[in-house]
Amino acid sequence: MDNPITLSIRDARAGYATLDILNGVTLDVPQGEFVALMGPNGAGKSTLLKTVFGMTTFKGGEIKWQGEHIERLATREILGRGISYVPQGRCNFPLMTVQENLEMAAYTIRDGKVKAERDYVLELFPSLAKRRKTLAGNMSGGEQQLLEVAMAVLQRPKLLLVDEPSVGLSPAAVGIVFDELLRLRDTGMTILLVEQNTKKAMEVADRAVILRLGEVIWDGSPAEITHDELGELFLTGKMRGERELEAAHSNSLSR
Ligand SMILES: Nc1ncnc2c1ncn2[C@@H]1O[C@H](COP(=O)(O)OP(=O)(O)OP(=O)(O)O)[C@@H](O)[C@H]1O
Repeated sequence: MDNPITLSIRDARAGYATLDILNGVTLDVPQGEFVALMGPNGAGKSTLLKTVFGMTTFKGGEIKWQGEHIERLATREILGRGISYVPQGRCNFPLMTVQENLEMAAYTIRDGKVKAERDYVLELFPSLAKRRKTLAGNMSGGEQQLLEVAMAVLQRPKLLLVDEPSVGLSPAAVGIVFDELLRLRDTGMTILLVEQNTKKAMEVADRAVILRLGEVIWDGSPAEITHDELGELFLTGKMRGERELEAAHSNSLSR
């Protein structure tokens, strides 16, 4: 049986103050699915993650999480319902150790449980446990990215929003970070990932969703689309066959 829909976005419109970026996004995400959001620069991918996490100006439509409307909730309330977010770019405390960073990430958790939750995450990420006393800023980009994922996972989310984890990482580090994301998916976590590294995203994701100009223009299994077709879709918003049909149609009209 298919997994139930856990995140349901209907005709979502959102942006920044008076600026409209999402122009009616509709997307259903079943529980436990690993979805890669892709598309050209400025398509609104990061804005979609931020909108789910309550960080943009919501302008219309609806977002339901486990059946409950969350589109007008504050970020801390969304976090409290089991959604966690790893922003794009470095977002740790570079002059603090790995374990101190994890304790900072536990700021919403009551004092008595901070150490237990920190240790739970260190157990989940043994490579970080080995470096628990290292200053975050002294670690490699890949290790820092893993730390940032771990900081979000400390909230024990059911849905993890991850924005461009591969930026600036070596291919080997990208592989490690994505393996960890797959491992989290295998524990039942739902993952919504924004990724420019389309090759890698297509390798790991269960489903690819392509955004362009604030709208979903393609939604399907990565196996249904080649890398070349994906690039064309990014640029033109249309699949090769559709463009050829359109060209044939306009040629026949001009004859
Ligand atoms: N805080 C903000 N205030 C105003 N405009 C913003 C803000 N953040 C993003 N934008 C604008 O929103 C549009 C969409 O940006 P977004 O980051 O969602 O795109 P993206 O698809 O993730 O692109 P990229 O792959 O380049 O990160 C861009 O035109 C961007 O300049």
